[in-house]
Amino acid sequence: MLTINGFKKSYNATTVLHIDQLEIAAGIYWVKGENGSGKSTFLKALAGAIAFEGDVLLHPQISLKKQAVAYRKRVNFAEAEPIFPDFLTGLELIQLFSSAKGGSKKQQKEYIERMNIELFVNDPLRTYSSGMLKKLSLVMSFMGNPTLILLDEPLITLDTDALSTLYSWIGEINRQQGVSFLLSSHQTLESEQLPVLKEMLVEQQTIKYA
Ligand SMILES: Nc1ncnc2c1ncn2[C@@H]1O[C@H](COP(=O)(O)OP(=O)(O)OP(=O)(O)O)[C@@H](O)[C@H]1O
Repeated sequence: MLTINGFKKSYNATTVLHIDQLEIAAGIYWVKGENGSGKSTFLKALAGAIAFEGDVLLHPQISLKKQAVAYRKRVNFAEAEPIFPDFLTGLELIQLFSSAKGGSKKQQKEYIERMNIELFVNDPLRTYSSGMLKKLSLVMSFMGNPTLILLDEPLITLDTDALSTLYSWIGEINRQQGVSFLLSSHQTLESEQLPVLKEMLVEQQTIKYA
């Protein structure tokens, strides 16, 4: 599903991650690692949100560097602690993302209802709690027709109902549409709810299969 070639990410001349070559087959992956090991850096780089050396290819041949728009249309990302313009409403932001990702009004409505955010989706983001922002960013990360969804710490601040909704979304679109996931989490991911969960470990400035 993804090929990583000659990947290197440094901050101020300090290398945080170095991956010569890595093939990631389609599936659902739990990206583990200690605080500061580089999980967010890895997900942000794969999302095309930060610069890095090397390239990433989404199969069959979509290069993050050379076909950035096509790549980003197929790779969705929800940050650990999203920061959005606080004067927009949740719905305005969902519509913006959905249109960039090629989503439909029907899809927006379905995800808004299932995550149970109708009550506040028309309010400005400055009034949102961290859990409300998390729900909104998760809804946005499912918009369009992605091949891969990157979720950085998706479980933090979610209430029990939202957690169970998120697990069913991941299972459903993986089974029905073959969408892959890379999930970073310090909390235990429920492997009964995600039966095909595989593990990757970020340590010593690189990534390996656990
Ligand atoms: N913008 C930045 N500028 C400088 N250093 C950074 C920056 N972002 C991250 N780092 C450094 O890169 C390393 C990896 O950080 P990263 O946030 O990717 O770790 P993480 O595994 O996601 O950590 P956590 O589990 O605590 O969220 C850390 O040493 C961090 O200090």
